[in-house]
Amino acid sequence: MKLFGSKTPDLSAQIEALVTLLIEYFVVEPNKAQRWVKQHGDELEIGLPFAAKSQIAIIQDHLETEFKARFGDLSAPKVRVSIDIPIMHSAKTPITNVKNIIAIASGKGGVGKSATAVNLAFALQQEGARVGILDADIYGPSVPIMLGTQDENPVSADNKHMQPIVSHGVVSNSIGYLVPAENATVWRGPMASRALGQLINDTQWPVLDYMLVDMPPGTGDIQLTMSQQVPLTAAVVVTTPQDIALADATKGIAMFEKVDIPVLGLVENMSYFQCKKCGEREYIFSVDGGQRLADRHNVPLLGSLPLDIQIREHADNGNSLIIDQPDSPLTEAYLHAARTLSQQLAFSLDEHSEAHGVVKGDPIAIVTPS
Ligand SMILES: Nc1ncnc2c1ncn2[C@@H]1O[C@H](COP(=O)(O)OP(=O)(O)OP(=O)(O)O)[C@@H](O)[C@H]1O
Repeated sequence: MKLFGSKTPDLSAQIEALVTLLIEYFVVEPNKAQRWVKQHGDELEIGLPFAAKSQIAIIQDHLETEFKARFGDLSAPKVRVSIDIPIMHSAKTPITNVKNIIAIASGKGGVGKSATAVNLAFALQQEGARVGILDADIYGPSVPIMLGTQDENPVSADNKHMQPIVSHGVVSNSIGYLVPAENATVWRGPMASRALGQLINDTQWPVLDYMLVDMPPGTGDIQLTMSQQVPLTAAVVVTTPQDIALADATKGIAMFEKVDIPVLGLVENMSYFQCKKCGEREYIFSVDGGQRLADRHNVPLLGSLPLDIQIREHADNGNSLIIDQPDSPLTEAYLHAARTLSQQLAFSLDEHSEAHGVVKGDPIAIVTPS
């Protein structure tokens, strides 16, 4: 095929040129980039396999400029960039309608795992993904409070299945919607496990690109069983930067490795406190601990979030920081972490070879309770 010097450009040459630009821009394997480009009439559509809505204009602009500069005589085609998230490989049978299931875990309690899960869910949604949250923290469910939905109960149209609770377009289910908090805290392992099974399988999940699973903190038997019970695609470990938390995060990484679940990376929470008056950053829990741990385990640091009263207030009051303050630097930090996480999933795993049949349609749209 002739790429340069053609007066009448053919579409396959344009596709090849476009794939070259994508490989360079995203530093991605050629066979992946090739899959992103599809032809629609005389238009080319790039379906990005990760959530990055805020970057579409920048990507489109870059591609057009580079295309003209490098392949000018191919006359740039009309290119449309959209988000098209595929189902990535997982060892277990996926949940109906849920393309990718990502555990948000921590070795240690209280590092901000749930707040991170909820904010990442909204950030992924703002970046163009359809997102759900499964609260697997059966003994201490905090997702309903953080979503401001603690007084809601899932309805059932057929007395068998639950419809998840919807909050600003993010769906969730949690034991916190079903039983009073004090009841679940005394459950033994098998009962907690059964409750988790019901939340996973008896919920009519709509079509979701990502389900984030707020895992119970720790790395004991219960956490190990639960990480095997949910058909996880991958995991993200949340840590704070001090040594004691890093040691537990290491155990978290080891737990997922033991059950063959790929760890996409780390999120460092409470990285620093920034003085509102002078702007100086104080590294209360030590500096760069997350980065050092990430380097040691050869996984990326997906994001760093400051210790900030707004994060605490929004989480505790059940307001989404991401929706409330779309232009704040805190929101940008979560959006950045969400894009990196999503990209890491798309780049580090292969697409599911038997994905056919996972997405059955949107039951929420079909089943309306009377
Ligand atoms: N970056 C942050 N800045 C300020 N407060 C935060 C931050 N992250 C989390 N918090 C607050 O810290 C408290 C604990 O957070 P969270 O419940 O998310 O932790 P967790 O790791 O999920 O806890 P658990 O181990 O109990 O499940 C909450 O009040 C939350 O609002």
